[in-house]
Amino acid sequence: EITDELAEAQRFLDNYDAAAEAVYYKSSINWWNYNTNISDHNLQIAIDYSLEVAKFDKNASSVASQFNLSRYDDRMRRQLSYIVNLGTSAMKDETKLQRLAAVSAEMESIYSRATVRMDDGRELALEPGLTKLLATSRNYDELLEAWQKWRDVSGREMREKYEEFVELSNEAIRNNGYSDTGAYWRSWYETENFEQILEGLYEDIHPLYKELHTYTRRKLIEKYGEDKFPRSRHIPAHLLGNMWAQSWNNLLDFLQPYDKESVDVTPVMQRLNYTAVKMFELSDDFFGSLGLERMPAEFWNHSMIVKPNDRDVVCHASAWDFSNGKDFRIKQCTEITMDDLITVHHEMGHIEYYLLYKNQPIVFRKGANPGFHEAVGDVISLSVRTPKHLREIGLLQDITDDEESDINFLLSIALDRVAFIPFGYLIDQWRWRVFSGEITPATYNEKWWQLRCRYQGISPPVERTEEDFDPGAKYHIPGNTPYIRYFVSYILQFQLHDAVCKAAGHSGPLHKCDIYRSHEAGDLLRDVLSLGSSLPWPDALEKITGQRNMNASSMLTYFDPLYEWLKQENIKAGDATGWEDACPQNIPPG
Ligand SMILES: O=C(CCC(O)(O)[C@H](Cc1ccccc1)NC(=O)c1ccccc1)N[C@@H](Cc1ccccc1)C(=O)O
Ligand SMILES: [Zn+2]
Repeated sequence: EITDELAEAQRFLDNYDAAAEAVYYKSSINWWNYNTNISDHNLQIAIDYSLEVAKFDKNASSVASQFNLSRYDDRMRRQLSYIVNLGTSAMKDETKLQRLAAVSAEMESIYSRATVRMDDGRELALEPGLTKLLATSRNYDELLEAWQKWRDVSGREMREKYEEFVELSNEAIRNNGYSDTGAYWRSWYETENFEQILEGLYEDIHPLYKELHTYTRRKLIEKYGEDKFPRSRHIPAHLLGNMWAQSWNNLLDFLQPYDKESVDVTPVMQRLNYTAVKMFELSDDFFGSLGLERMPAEFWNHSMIVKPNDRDVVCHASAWDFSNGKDFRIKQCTEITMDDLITVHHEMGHIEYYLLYKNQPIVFRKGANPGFHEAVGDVISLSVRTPKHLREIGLLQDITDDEESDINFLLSIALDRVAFIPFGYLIDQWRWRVFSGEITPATYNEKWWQLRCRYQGISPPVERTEEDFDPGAKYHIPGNTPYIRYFVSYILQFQLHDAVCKAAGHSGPLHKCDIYRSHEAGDLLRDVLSLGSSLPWPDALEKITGQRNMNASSMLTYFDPLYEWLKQENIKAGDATGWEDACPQNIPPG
């Protein structure tokens, strides 16, 4: 009797996989067409079909929930429980489900199509115009104009839609028994005291971040003048080389302490007439050198790797799995910069993960946890960015191997990996509290800046009010993409880097490791990434690193020489670290 039921459950799962592949293939094609050609026509097709997907999910969920899970092995139980768990497809009212999809798409469209008209007449989109301006301008007022106008044309335009979105998302999710959308998102980590663990990791990195913040603030004061900086010792948010101050590596030209060849190879890439295809081929070659999967023909034929000039597209980069085990694509408005070379590796890491778990049952074709998916490409770029590797691929000439070059290099990595930590932490602190109702629309912006001032030590360069909706100026809010995954990834990637470097037989400081051409490293990655989400993530992490929990020690060891150097520099300059929790009351004169 049990064997019959087991056989019946297995038949259900096999049929489910075949049917789901077809439904999800069609759905992803629809959304791909909309993202690569934003039009009402493409939107309507995608939204209409999303109702079919919800029906399919609901039906599968009700059938799957009839099996008595206690009788099956872990793998079957896990597969069935994923099918039962619906997400927003659980929305009972079809009109509301349609509205949820529409309001999400409308916010993403506002963000993706927004352009800023500068006082001098330039009309700039976020990519490439405003991104390049924030990265390269050293003019306080020009930076402020771009920073403020971007928020006017993006976040400000979508505030009401976001309020409606929160209500609809919570209504749908509550049908699965979750208290709110944030609780559902956190459930993916299957970790009891998840929020406490995250707070602990943030505390572990905070001392290092404070030293980097102090050093950077001092250099910025030298450049822009003391009078531009608030007495609360925050850094004005528009001066960090990035629209959201989430990574500061575009300041390397004047933050780099020792006069050596810069590891920001953007100028060299441009001088060598690099193309987007060349950047993707570099990354594909690196994965191949590890014995991992090369990109299939469909990838090269169907990806969109440069911004088209004849239609509106969602430029924010993403990697797509069309659920048929063959079609995988990247959509990226690639510019010839080092920032984008890093993003290419990040996106290719997603595709590599897709390729490695493509034969898993469809519900297991996910990261061990969402942070794993974000970490794969970044682990590779930790090797690619070493001076040793950059010279090997012809992007760096004469590297000297000495203490000063080490500090220059570690600073370049810290400016996006360490600077990012408080940003990666605070986005979902805000969003979880919005979903739970603790933060109401009346205080959306005030609470946002409280978190930005407290955790990042940055402050708004101009007055902010509740007319503004600054969270909406960052893709992942209108794009409804969870963000704690990047914080988790930034901790995990150093644990993974540590493990693959050991497998590659690396000896010496971790920051000098380049796993290029190591099949041992590749085999370790293949063994674990091909599991997808079929095992709980501590099992996956243990297979690679021997540890079952996230910890910051690999990251702190990696940056230790820089931490000591920054502390000395800040003491020598007599510069106290830290800033006031609260945002400055008075904004310095612009
Ligand atoms: O957003 C991204 C890269 C885009 C992505 O690859 O993470 C993309 C975001 C996305 C877009 C649309 C729908 C859902 C998510 N994620 C993926 O393409 C993806 C996500 C999960 C599994 C497989 C692919 N990076 C973050 C953080 C970051 C990471 C690494 C370097 C710099 C910055 C950011 O830019 O703030
Ligand atoms: Zn990603």
